[in-house]
Amino acid sequence: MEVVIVPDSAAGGELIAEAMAELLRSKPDALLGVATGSTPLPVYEALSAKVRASEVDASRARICQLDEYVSLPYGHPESYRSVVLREVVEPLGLTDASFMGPDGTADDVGAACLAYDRALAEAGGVDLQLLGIGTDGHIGFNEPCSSLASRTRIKTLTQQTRQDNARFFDGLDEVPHHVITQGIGTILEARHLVLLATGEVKADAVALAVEGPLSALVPASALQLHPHATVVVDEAAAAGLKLADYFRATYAAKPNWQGL
Ligand SMILES: N[C@@H]1[C@@H](O)[C@H](O)[C@@H](COP(=O)(O)O)O[C@@H]1O
Repeated sequence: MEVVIVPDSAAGGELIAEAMAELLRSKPDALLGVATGSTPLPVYEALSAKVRASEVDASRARICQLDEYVSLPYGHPESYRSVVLREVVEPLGLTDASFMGPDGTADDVGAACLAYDRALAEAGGVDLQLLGIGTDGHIGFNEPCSSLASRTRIKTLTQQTRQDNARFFDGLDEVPHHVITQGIGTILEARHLVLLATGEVKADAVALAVEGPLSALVPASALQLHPHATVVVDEAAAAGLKLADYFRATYAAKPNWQGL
């Protein structure tokens, strides 16, 4: 695992957007896995800016979703399908033909989960999966004690996650209890995992994920199992890292050709 400490969220966004652009330059139809929440927005803004400036051609990029609420009506503005279309797909100049996600409105949610896991594999697998981290250490919507081998499936949100996400809805009661999420085993199949965490509210979760034991109690610690995992944190989110100086020195000495 590589840990990169950046001054602020804009720098993190630029760094990851450039890694995505570099990937698209060598593989124009790369499958980019994207996350929702506030944290990744600087990544999407920086990548869209690169497309507008013709620094990268994203016209053949494919975008896939990490997770989804169950039971929100189709087209609900806070369904993750709507969020990803609004924040990623449209700003990149793509249409929903370039987009794939699980069906949170399906009558048979179990079948929708299996279908999405299969669709990801049939699409050739995710090339780069961007992740955020929940304050309880979740990735996607894999809440604490999710199996480290889990596949895409239905999960029940913790009260903490529902409270954290209530700001996107008209109050806590509106936040669904159930979600579909790529499993931890599914996420680990992506070729490159990039987790972005910013702000002091994420410092404890980041420290446990990066330096704590591998544990289902901290789902993000599963990144320790991945051969190419990059954790990008701002100074505030890095505050709990014992090895922060080592991470800084390592990144400062990194050859340019290596990329993220
Ligand atoms: N399912 C999403 C996660 O993928 C995201 O990482 C998390 C953190 O969101 P934020 O970046 O807004 O803190 O929120 C939700 O729970």
